[in-house]
Amino acid sequence: MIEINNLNKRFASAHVFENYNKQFQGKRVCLQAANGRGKTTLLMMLAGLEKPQSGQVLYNNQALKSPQNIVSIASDRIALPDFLTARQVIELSCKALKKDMPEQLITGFNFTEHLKTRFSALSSGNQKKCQLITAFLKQAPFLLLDEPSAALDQTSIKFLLTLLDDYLNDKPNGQIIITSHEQEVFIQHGFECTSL
Ligand SMILES: Nc1ncnc2c1ncn2[C@@H]1O[C@H](COP(=O)(O)OP(=O)(O)OP(=O)(O)O)[C@@H](O)[C@H]1O
Repeated sequence: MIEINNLNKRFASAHVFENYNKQFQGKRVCLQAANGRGKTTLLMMLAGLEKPQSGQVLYNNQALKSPQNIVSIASDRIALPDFLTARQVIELSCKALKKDMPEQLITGFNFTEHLKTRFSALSSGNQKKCQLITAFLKQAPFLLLDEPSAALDQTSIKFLLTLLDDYLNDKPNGQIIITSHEQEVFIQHGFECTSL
């Protein structure tokens, strides 16, 4: 479980989190808040990719210097090397994680025909699929997905839901946290909604 204590995060123009405390209790959590309240920023901090000014995050009661080792994230906020083809982007992750090309994920998301396309030239739905493929490839205990169904077609949403249904089967201490403005479908798949 992830627990956040006294978190402060300020950008030049906005104090997004001020002494923020939260415990994510459920195994599958859908984080809710209006646009611009800080959902993406929070996921980025939980993944160790953005730094708060102060505060503590505990992962199963442990503070970690490098949460990247146990957290996988998919978010539009993460800049991928968009001059590479989708295949090259996925291969980079495979190399870093010492994993084979995730053929099942690629097929499941109907992504094969887009592998040769430069990331920057992919449609937003296909960019989302590429992000999700690299996030699921890692199989980290903590999976953070920022608006995972946004821009996906119905077939791909169904595939995403089957992946989420099974994800924690071999991760007894794992947790999935997503943000979504379309919570209903995730609630049907066992997600508990919580406000930011
Ligand atoms: N790099 C940045 N520099 C300055 N301000 C930022 C930066 N990133 C985010 N913000 C600000 O932080 C606040 C929270 O943004 P964030 O994207 O986390 O919200 P959100 O809840 O995910 O929104 P949405 O539902 O629209 O995706 C916003 O006011 C945003 O403008």
